[in-house]
Amino acid sequence: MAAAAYKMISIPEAQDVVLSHTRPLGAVTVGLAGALGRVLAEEVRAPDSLPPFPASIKDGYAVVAADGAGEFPVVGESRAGHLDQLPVAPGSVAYITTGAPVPLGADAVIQVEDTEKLPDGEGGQCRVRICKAARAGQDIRPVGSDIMEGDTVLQAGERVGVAEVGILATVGAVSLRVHATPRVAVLSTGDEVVDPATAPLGPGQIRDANRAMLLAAAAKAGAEVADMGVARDTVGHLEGCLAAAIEQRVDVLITSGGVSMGDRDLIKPLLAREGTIHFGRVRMKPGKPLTFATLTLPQQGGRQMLVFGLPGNPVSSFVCFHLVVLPALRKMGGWAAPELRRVAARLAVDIKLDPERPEYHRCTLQWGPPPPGSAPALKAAVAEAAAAQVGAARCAEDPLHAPPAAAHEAAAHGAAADLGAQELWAVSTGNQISSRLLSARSANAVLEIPCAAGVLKAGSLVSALLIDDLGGMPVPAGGVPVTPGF
Ligand SMILES: Nc1nc2c(c(=O)[nH]1)N[C@H]1C(S)=C(S)[C@@H](COP(=O)(O)OP(=O)(O)OC[C@H]3O[C@@H](n4cnc5c(N)ncnc54)[C@H](O)[C@@H]3O)O[C@H]1N2
Ligand code: MOO
Repeated sequence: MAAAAYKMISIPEAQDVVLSHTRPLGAVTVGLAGALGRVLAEEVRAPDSLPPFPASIKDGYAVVAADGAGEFPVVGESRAGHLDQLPVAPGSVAYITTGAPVPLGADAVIQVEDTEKLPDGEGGQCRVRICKAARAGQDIRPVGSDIMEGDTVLQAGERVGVAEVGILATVGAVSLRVHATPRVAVLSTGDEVVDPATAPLGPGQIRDANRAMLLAAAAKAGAEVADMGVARDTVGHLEGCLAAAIEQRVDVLITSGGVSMGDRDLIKPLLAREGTIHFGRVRMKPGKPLTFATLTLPQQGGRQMLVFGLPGNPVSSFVCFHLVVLPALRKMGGWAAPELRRVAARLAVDIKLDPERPEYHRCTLQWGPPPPGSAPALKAAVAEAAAAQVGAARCAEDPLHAPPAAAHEAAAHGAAADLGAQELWAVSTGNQISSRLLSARSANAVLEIPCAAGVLKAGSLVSALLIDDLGGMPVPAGGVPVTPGF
């Protein structure tokens, strides 16, 4: 089929098609040190309770609550890691440290700050004054108060993060069943494409940006990666590269380049011969010629391999990877909800719309007051809105200090009405041409910009798909906590 003959589908359709052909991989066993980032294939239960014994919350004295305040002999001590056999009888106390088992007989702990050491009594007997009466159970963690024996502490399908590693260690789960990670091969194509180490460049040559970038993206997604090099624009060489990827038994092959309309764009015909192309054109900017195929491999027991033919323009490859390949890798790795996450953000500047394709505009999301370089009218609108909010808060606290009427008016109509003093702002990465990889630099999201004529104004609320975590976003000048009273 000629490339143009592929029906142009929407990006949500393309994502659905890909996920419908993607299956979670089977379970493998890993040790605790290999668990981070993996998805559990079985639930994890606690074999014992935490604390396993009634434990002290404070450094102080284990007491019998009914004894109340007074002077007492210190008959023993219980230190973390050492179980004292001595019971505490009424009329006596035991020294205790944080986390130590509360001795038999004691039913409360008095923190050391509420006691006073007394001179030793007869025979060198330690003595202490308990200055405050205790309530039974005071400053004691009962058995199982954090985790009860038999509790399910993690469910199948949960992703193991840093806290989960700690939880697994807590319950002694040192060997775990998790979903296997996908094996992903990356192949660049194009006679002009040369190794990044090439210098100086020969006539017509460009350095291969896509292979290193896509290997990094797949590795960041937790995949095991295989570098397949660069294929020349010949049917024979491309067939050889495809065969090599199959030989390596990868789950996914990602190619870049050679999917458009040129007479040397050979990827689509190759995939049509070797497997089934599910789509070959998507209504998106960038990434229109994005291609997805599945290959059924009788020589490998009939297993299926997914092939993503990404467009050669580096930004197109970058965007297509995140929108379509990443959710598939996540699903293979066991994610129950593999889609990119969406948040709402305000445009810091006007964005020109594309009348032919919806655009995935790269941006850096950042929280705070309007960022430097944002449209000047926005700053005024935000200041007005903030003044109105402060006024309204004062008014609620104290009706005598009503907000100025002007600020009320500004907040009641116009753009200022729904703006906060601090917002999640979408800062464009500049010229969005699909050859300019600098438009992906520091991008933590892509904005969903509708296909239409004209301009989307600064201050508009837009949806943004997260392609990176927000923990590394720029630190705003003048950003302060927004929790009242914090
Ligand atoms: N007649 C038409 N031409 C084009 C159309 C179209 O609809 N009709 N679509 C355009 C769009 S949109 C895109 S995107 C590109 C995609 O083309 P290909 O996937 O065939 O990619 P190439 O032609 O091989 O390369 C495009 C561009 O990217 C550079 N490139 C390729 N590989 C790499 C790499 N590994 N590292 C860095 N740069 C790479 C290559 O040199 C080209 O400049 O097609 C349009 N054409
Ligand atoms: O869709 Mo292409 O990816 O615009 O450059």
